[in-house]
Amino acid sequence: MSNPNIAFIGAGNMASSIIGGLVAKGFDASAITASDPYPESLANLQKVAPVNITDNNHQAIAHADVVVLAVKPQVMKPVLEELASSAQQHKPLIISIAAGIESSSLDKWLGGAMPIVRCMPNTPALVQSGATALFANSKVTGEQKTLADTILRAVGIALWVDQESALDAVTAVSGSGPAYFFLVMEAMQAAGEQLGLSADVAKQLTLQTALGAAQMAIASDVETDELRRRVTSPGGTTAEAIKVFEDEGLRQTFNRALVACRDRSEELAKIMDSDS
Ligand SMILES: NC(=O)C1=CN([C@@H]2O[C@H](COP(=O)(O)OP(=O)(O)OC[C@H]3O[C@@H](n4cnc5c(N)ncnc54)[C@H](OP(=O)(O)O)[C@@H]3O)[C@@H](O)[C@H]2O)C=CC1
Ligand SMILES: O=C(O)[C@@H]1CCC=N1
Repeated sequence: MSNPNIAFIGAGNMASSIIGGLVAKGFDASAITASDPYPESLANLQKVAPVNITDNNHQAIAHADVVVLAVKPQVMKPVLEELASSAQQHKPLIISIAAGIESSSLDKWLGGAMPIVRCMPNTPALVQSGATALFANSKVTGEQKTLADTILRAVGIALWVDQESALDAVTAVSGSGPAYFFLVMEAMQAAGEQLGLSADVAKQLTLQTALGAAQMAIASDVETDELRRRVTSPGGTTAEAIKVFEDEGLRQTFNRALVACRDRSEELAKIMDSDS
């Protein structure tokens, strides 16, 4: 499908990130419609890209080849039950980006037998540096799979998983992952300021270092532990910092944090399912 009509239900942070990335990549903004009950969200989205906007979800999906579900998990059920009649009329490809909610629940709320791709993107989609993992249910055709792949690949890398349950772990690594790196950046900037750097200098050095490390890790043919060793001169400065991180249990902290995140994703699925 060369020029698909894409409808976004929910015009919040993630919809803005994906739409911003798509349009920057050359997708036609006039083929994108976003629906949200709140005028402020729609106005903010239009600052990102001149897409069609509406407060009517039925109108948004009427001519859509693809419907991206970008509302919070907690409101997904009523939103889909209300949309089911329209969705059943032409059965567009449904792409859900919601954390936790299983494709079987989405299908049930939409009236059944819908082609559904469930995926987990992340906010760097806004700058075409997103990371998305996708899972397709049995109703998704090869052409629809390619379409979903094309949409998410326009805003970063896209990887398919065979087991839907893997998306809970994906959420823990990459869906929520940008927040972990932002937290590290916040902490490094603050520590740099504590050491006497100006806020501006601490920020610029922190962000460029994060970018450089990520680009180097992506470009390199050696693993990150080896790249770390190459920074860490024996008896030098880095070793002192790494020792503090290791002694204070940074790895265990990351393990606990990602398990908590994965568990919450699983829990959301159960809450939503028991609700249905
Ligand atoms: N933020 C992230 O980094 C990521 C989020 N996700 C998933 O993306 C989804 C959206 O998250 P995010 O963008 O952060 O959330 P937001 O709250 O920013 O966006 C959701 C939008 O949907 C709107 N909305 C509420 N009710 C309806 C309705 N009935 N019809 C249409 N729109 C409605 C909300 O309005 P209002 O706010 O006024 O209620 C809001 O503008 C979630 O399911 C989340 O799990 C996935 C990956 C990463
Ligand atoms: O925090 C959340 O629930 C969403 C899902 C992944 C990132 N943000």
